[in-house]
Amino acid sequence: MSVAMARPVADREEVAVADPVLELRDASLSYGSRTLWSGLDLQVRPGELVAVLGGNGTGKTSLLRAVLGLQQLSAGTMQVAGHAPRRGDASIGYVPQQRRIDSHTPLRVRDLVRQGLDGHRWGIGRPGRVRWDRVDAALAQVGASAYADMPLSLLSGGEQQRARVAQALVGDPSLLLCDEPLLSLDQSSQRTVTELVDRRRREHGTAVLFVTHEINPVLPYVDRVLYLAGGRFRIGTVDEVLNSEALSALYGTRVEVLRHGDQVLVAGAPHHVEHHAAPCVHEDEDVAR
Ligand SMILES: Nc1ncnc2c1ncn2[C@@H]1O[C@H](COP(=O)(O)OP(=O)(O)OP(=O)(O)O)[C@@H](O)[C@H]1O
Repeated sequence: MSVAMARPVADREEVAVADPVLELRDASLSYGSRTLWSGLDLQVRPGELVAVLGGNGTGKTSLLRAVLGLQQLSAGTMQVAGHAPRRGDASIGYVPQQRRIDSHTPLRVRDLVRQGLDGHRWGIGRPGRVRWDRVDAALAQVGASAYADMPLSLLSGGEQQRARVAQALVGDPSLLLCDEPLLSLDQSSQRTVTELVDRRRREHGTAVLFVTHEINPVLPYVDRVLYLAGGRFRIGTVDEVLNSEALSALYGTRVEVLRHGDQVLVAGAPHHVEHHAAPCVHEDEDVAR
């Protein structure tokens, strides 16, 4: 069964001239008097993988929520696939932060993946068989066909994560948002998930924003890094951002970045997250698609 999806990205030059899938201009996000980031200019083009790094509470998930139309920018503009952010956007696939799956849930893997089509152009007005074919194709894409009919709660963490990636891809997104998809996975599962994401963006030109605390598993695939720290940020290639000078300047204190082969270690970055009294601003309580 084949999946008719976006045309492959031929090479990096083509990526460089393609219209951005995601574009932020002079964007800021604040909760009350607390500004998470401001003056953010970011363009993500088809097939590009941008890793979003930074300590706890620096606004990584909030950035994804803004892209998903769940959180309004405080200033600036954002375009997603040529339009303003909107909830339930079919052009976005979303792998949310892992949540514990209730051991009593009867939800099967294929049911979870099917939820990725709810309210979607593939979900409306198409016969059930066509939609289930679509689900089967997405499961095959991530190598999860063998456990398609198993309850989600019986799967290992890595298998569950494959299912979540299938759910995010089933709607053929042009932008994939991943929120810490490697959390609590062993090295082999981390590799599986990063390779799946990499293959998707290479074969289908899907742009990727990849939020992670674990840079090393994703490092071979990263085109650029957006590093958030203390209300400021730095964007550039891995070499431009992940070096002692750049991160020391960003944090305003001495930070050592050690490179050993293809591994990076950031030492001395302050863990402290400055909390100003900020009112809780809930644009939306729902978890995104
Ligand atoms: N709706 C909200 N109203 C007020 N403050 C919020 C709201 N949502 C998030 N925050 C605060 O904004 C900060 C950034 O949160 P966010 O979840 O974006 O951080 P993060 O970088 O993803 O952190 P982590 O790495 O811990 O997941 C946190 O201090 C959080 O408490």
